[in-house]
Amino acid sequence: MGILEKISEIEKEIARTQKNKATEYHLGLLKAKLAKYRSQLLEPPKKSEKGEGFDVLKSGDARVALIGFPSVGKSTLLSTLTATESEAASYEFTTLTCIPGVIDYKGANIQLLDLPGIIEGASQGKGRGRQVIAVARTADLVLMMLDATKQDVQRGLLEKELESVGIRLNKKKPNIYFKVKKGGGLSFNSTCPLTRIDEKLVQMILHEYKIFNAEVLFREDCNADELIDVISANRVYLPCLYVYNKIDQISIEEVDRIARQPNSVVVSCNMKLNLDYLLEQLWEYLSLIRVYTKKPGDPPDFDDGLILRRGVTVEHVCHAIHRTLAAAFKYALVWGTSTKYSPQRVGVHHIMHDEDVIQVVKK
Ligand SMILES: Nc1nc2c(ncn2[C@@H]2O[C@H](COP(=O)(O)OP(=O)(O)OP(=O)(O)O)[C@@H](O)[C@H]2O)c(=O)[nH]1
Ligand SMILES: [K+]
Ligand SMILES: [Mg+2]
Repeated sequence: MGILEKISEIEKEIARTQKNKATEYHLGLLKAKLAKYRSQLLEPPKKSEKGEGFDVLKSGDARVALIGFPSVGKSTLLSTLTATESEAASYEFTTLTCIPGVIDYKGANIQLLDLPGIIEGASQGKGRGRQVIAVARTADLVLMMLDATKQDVQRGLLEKELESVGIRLNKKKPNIYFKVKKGGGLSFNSTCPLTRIDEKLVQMILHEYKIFNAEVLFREDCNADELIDVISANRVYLPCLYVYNKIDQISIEEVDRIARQPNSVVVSCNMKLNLDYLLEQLWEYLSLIRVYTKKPGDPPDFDDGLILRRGVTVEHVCHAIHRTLAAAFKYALVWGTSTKYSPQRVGVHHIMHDEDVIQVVKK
């Protein structure tokens, strides 16, 4: 039996047991066992129970991971935005596994993952930190939940934990071409002036990695850290939205100040404040767009939009409609903000916008 099952057995037994003088010790013992198992769960994982409760299948149009200190309100948010109930309580580490829910927004299914709270040292295996971070790496967006009533040091600490395991938040992948070669030494070039690194430093960094033959081309003014990220190759670049919860507990001036910070949304899960705006921002940060199809002579099908990513072309849309459509494509008519005229005749490389309407004309 795994620890989680043992915990749930004990919880059930506690619920079954009548509370009176005669059962006092029995209940006390059960609670002590429960506490022991809970603390075991918070120890670094042994090989046998590595991902227990964390292997949740990816599903839907996008995946969002809820990362935050204990008791900031992650489970409350999941239970509020999705049909899934995740236990919320005033004590820390209420949530011990990964609990998936689905947000149904503008016809998209967004998978929201509730996770155990993480603390300083998580990346070194404190608590269930390592498993939590492993899940975060698989997400399309990190929702970093913070307690608006607490000092903002939490945010920096969490960022540091994620940074230390190669997760880069709200950063673009450095535009450096890098390729290890069999011979020929270092070929170093740049397409712009470099003010933060030079050939010598690049060479020293590469030697540190025992790389002596490589092609390096800087396409922007990057620094050493960014080069190291490129060499390491296991970095993930994720958008991050900072969600400050419990604004029902702070002054309006303070709410206003926090709301003006970049990449930040203020909410109260308990009072259901500003959750609509949070969903709007989720949509934005996930780069989701919705495109409607239209048949000749019919009105657009506004009930059943295609959920796609920003930057998709007409060709992508064709593939999303039917896998053979792109081959039969002659041209398309598009209505919406992506065109100058409505409708406009476009080719396969035309880039679609959110809420565009498209009619494909076949050969
Ligand atoms: N005042 C206030 N309290 C809230 C709000 N949202 C959640 N809480 C309370 O905060 C406490 C913790 O909530 P949880 O949802 O269990 O927090 P969590 O982040 O999932 O906690 P762990 O699973 O232990 O990491 C509960 O007592 C909630 O009722 C809010 O908007 N305002
Ligand atoms: K809690
Ligand atoms: Mg929780």
